Amino acid sequence: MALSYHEALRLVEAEAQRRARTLQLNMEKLPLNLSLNRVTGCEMRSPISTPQYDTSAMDGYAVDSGATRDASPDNPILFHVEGLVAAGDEPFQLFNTASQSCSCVEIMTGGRFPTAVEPDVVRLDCCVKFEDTKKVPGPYTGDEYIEITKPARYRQNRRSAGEDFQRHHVIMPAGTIIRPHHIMALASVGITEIPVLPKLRVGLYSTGAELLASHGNQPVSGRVQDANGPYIAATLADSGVDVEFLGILDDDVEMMMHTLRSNLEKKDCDLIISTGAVSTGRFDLIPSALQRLGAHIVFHKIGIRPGHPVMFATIPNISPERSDEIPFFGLPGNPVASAACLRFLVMHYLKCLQSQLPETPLTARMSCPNDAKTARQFAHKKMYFGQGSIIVRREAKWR
Ligand SMILES: Nc1nc2c(c(=O)[nH]1)N[C@H]1C(S)=C(S)[C@@H](COP(=O)(O)OP(=O)(O)OC[C@H]3O[C@@H](n4cnc5c(N)ncnc54)[C@H](O)[C@@H]3O)O[C@H]1N2
Ligand code: MOO
Repeated sequence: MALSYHEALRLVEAEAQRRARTLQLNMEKLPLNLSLNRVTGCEMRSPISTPQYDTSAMDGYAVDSGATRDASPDNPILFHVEGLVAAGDEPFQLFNTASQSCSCVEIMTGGRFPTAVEPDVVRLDCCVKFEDTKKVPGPYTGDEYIEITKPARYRQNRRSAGEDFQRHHVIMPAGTIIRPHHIMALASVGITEIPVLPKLRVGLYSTGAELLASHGNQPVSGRVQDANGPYIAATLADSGVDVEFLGILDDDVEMMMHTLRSNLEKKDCDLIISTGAVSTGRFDLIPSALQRLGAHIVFHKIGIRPGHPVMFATIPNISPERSDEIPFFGLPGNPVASAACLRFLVMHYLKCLQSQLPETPLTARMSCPNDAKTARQFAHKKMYFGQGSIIVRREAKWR
């Protein structure tokens, strides 16, 4: 009986874990602006709390919300403007004033909330935005007053210190692919350099004399456009991997061996992927070519659909520069089978290699009985919520 999907995953993980340590040892530090799409080599924690102080979320006036409790258009409450705070200003301290009206401070978005130094001075807990206030002339020239005609909520428009990140909080776990939103978070806490894992290099082949190279070829009768090469290259590049498309291998075992060997000598790849030529047909020559290169076949053919003929192997070191074996995934040629194997085997291997957390599976109910017998099925499904659980409906078979 064919190896189960779970057994295959365990073998893939074991191989990845063997290599993960070497990757960790070769970690490098990069400036933040060069770290996009790289993978964090260690956990990133915030060195500060941010915002560092309570700040205003609006342009307006810092007031005591309690003083506005009875405000209405018929009962406007008058506030004396004691000062102005802009973002980045030193702390503004409010002193007791002899004014008959309430005190407030004009405050800009991002400005630090004023503090009261004396215990009996009123605390300005919230911000009323400009649009909800009206400037009014005061009894003395040069003095500024505003009126408020609506009660303000306690702490409205006030961002608390540490609301974004608290000191020592984890911003990103080890093994995270650095995306633009991570760069914003790291920059906001003043991190300028980030330890990253070395970029993984993947060599990619398509196979089959029927294939047309993907760039600039017009359709030719009987020939097939290479769909797998561009798809796999794009998917891997999107997850931060350096992919080199090494060409289309012809249906000839000698040629395959020769091309694989010469590229293995020249290229320093962390992984080789091929698509096609792994099933049982006359021209499915990847298994023979690998065997003749002295590869160790970890598995070939597993209990999944699509993707059943997939192969995983390690090829002995050929380049004098390297001492280790090179892992090899032989994905099936059917485009959807190759995409499923990329998603559910190769990506799992790469995640494990880069110490990334595995995906958390969701448990869902099928809207109609599953026709899977012994093989795990990857099917095109639509997912929706109903009756307290996630329900999936099969949309189409892969093929
Ligand atoms: N007697 C058996 N026949 C087949 C079996 C089997 O167990 N016994 N398995 C089937 C399954 S499952 C799959 S999946 C396919 C995969 O076979 P191969 O990996 O050997 O793929 P090829 O024969 O080379 O190609 C299959 C199909 O896909 C097209 N192809 C290949 N590469 C590309 C590409 N880069 N871009 C677009 N299309 C591609 C190719 O032209 C063929 O049409 O085998 C079944 N057979
Ligand atoms: O792996 Mo295949 O034909 O089940 O797509």
